[in-house]
Amino acid sequence: MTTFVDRVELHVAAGNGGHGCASVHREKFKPLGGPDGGNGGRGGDVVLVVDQSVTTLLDYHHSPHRKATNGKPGEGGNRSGKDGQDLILPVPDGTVVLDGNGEVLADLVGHGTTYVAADGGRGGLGNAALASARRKAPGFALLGEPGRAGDIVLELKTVADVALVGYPSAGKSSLISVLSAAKPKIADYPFTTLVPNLGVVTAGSTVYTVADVPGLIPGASQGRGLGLEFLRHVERCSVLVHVLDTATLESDRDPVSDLDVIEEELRQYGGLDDRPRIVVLNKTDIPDGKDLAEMIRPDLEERGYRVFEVSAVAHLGLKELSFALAEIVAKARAARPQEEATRIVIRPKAVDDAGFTVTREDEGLFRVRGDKPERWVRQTDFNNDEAVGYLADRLNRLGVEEELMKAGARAGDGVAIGPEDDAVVFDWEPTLMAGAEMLGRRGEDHRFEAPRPAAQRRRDRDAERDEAQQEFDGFEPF
Ligand SMILES: Nc1nc2c(ncn2[C@@H]2O[C@H](COP(=O)(O)OP(=O)(O)OP(=O)(O)O)[C@@H](O)[C@H]2O)c(=O)[nH]1
Ligand SMILES: [Mg+2]
Repeated sequence: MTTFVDRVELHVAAGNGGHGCASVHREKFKPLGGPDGGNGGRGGDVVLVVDQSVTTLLDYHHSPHRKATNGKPGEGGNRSGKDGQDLILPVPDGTVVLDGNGEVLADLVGHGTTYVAADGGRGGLGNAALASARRKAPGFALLGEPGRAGDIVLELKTVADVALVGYPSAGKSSLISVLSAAKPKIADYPFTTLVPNLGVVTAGSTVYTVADVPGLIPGASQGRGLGLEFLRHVERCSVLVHVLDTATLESDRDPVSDLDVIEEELRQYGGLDDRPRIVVLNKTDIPDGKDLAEMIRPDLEERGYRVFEVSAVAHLGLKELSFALAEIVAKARAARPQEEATRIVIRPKAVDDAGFTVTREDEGLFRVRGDKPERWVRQTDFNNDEAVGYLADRLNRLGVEEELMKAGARAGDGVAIGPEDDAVVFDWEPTLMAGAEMLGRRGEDHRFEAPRPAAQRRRDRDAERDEAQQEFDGFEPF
């Protein structure tokens, strides 16, 4: 059985950020010329872009693992590492992006519409960027962050004006092949069509698109046959055409009951009631078919359908049909609000970067969750004491220590930063308790001072500068 390729699971991985470099400038007679390690480059993003020349998701079916390139590490001499390259994945118009749980992340309509499926990791700062008045020659740099990775599902919903619906072998593909320049596969066995074919029809001054979707059978809305897989494609079309076989050899079928079956499936699928419908009685080149068509026509018209008798093979009644469709399409377009703007760039929802939480989990174990603390941990080289000290400073400034203390943590308790399955755990040695914070400059007694002594002011200023540098590093031009 052929797999339906208008739905693919894609594993995307953005590039990792390059590590920052820790280096000291060296010159003759000037052995310690200051830190000059450059920043790591940003990892490339994985980006989906609607490209109208792409019509299927077949490519992704064949190679579902896609990764953007990593940022390069920084180097000495203040050289920054090169950014990784974004990986651009062209997708057809009407691609819907879902997460692993089937939640819709984005609906990509219009040429150029862009969706960032995975963010590249930030590059780590080099020691030059980490230097401050307080920390003149840092002997460490920050690590690059891993790029985001995960699974997404792409589904294609055809964007066409007209959808041809009907039983397998009713002649839908034959019809689109004679109405337009499309050359779909046509054969006398059911489910010849596995992916929708699109055709462009010109009738007078109206140009419109027709989608030929795989055949429907009873139970399709519950997933029988290709079921839901293709009913999805009908959703976006503004006109439905029932293609009915007037010359079927199956004894338990006739065009009217076929129509009832298809209508029932559309009803069960839902959301299509407002779409105008017409009926095409196909295969009238066969005498029995012609007779049957004439017999049932009044019945169908009584139900309110406009009825067209055609033969895709003998090219009968096609002109009338294509002009009638043009008229209905033009009306539907006029009634529809303006086309959505194209070239929209969609990024996954920004995470709340502000806060963090501290929870007491077990006797002596506290968990810290939050975007910043978790990022800082990822950026830390735990083999370097200075880097670990810097992490402690940052956590302290964010107020993590204070919150830990409020939550009842004591020296020696375990502190886990990050989610359960991916946390860094260490024994807590509170730096606040050491009393360093209480020392002012010599000759100053801060008990007489405003609440922000000079040393504190200096620290705050340094902190602000560090943060500014961080924000600059994380700046994204979208
Ligand atoms: N005599 C006659 N045969 C036709 C006509 N239209 C289609 N056929 C035949 O019917 C068979 C099925 O045609 P398709 O166009 O593949 O049918 P389909 O509705 O696309 O079928 P699926 O893709 O399986 O859903 C083929 O053998 C066609 O040659 C017609 O107007 N007259
Ligand atoms: Mg077909």
